Amino acid sequence: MADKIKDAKIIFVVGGPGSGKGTQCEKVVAKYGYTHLSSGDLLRAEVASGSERGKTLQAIMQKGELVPLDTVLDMIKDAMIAKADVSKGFLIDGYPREVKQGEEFEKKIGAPSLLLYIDAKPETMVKRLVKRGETSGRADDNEETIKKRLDLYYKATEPVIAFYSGRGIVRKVRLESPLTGCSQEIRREGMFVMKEMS
Ligand SMILES: Nc1ncnc2c1ncn2[C@H]1C[C@H](O)[C@@H](COP(=O)(O)OP(=O)(O)O)O1
Ligand SMILES: [Mg+2]
Repeated sequence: MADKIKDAKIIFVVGGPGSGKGTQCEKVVAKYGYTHLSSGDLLRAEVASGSERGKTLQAIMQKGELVPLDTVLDMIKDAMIAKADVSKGFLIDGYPREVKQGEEFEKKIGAPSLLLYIDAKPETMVKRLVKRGETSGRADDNEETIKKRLDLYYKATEPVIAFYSGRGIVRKVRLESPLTGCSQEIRREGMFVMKEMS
């Protein structure tokens, strides 16, 4: 089973809460046909199923904390195996959240060829999340939890970017307003990234 994803092309997509990871992933999917797997979406699907495991997860996510590594890694691995036959490559969005998650992923699945770092100012992220909270129905899109998620991002996830920078596979994408105002420079950077993906 796991053999199916042994040589899969893997791109990690990392950025703060509300940085626009999902939006960027959709664009890449539309253009390159990669499979988008969001750790948060997989976890929320488990919560929605009403399972016991989902209840435990919900309590953790509501507080803006990280769920256990093994749980989220198993879910990603299963989802990858399920899509292996039809996938040209995987965009893993929201993982790794900490260096240890990256190390375990590489042991159990494989190494990423690229890490897309979606950069945004903290003010922008908070503003977007508060706005999203008006309609998202997500238990963690409220001001108190948003602050905790942001803190955790800077503490645990930013080191992930430094870790992979050392390998020269990090590409930074800065798009403060996701669908407009894309500067020349960013567009060039985008092209560069896309070339490496194809
Ligand atoms: N890789 C991971 N490890 C541990 N917990 C994770 C995780 N990915 C998601 N979670 C949990 C904790 C997050 O606060 C919550 C929501 O994740 P998310 O949807 O990726 O949020 P966002 O995209 O807004 O940053 O799910
Ligand atoms: Mg997301």
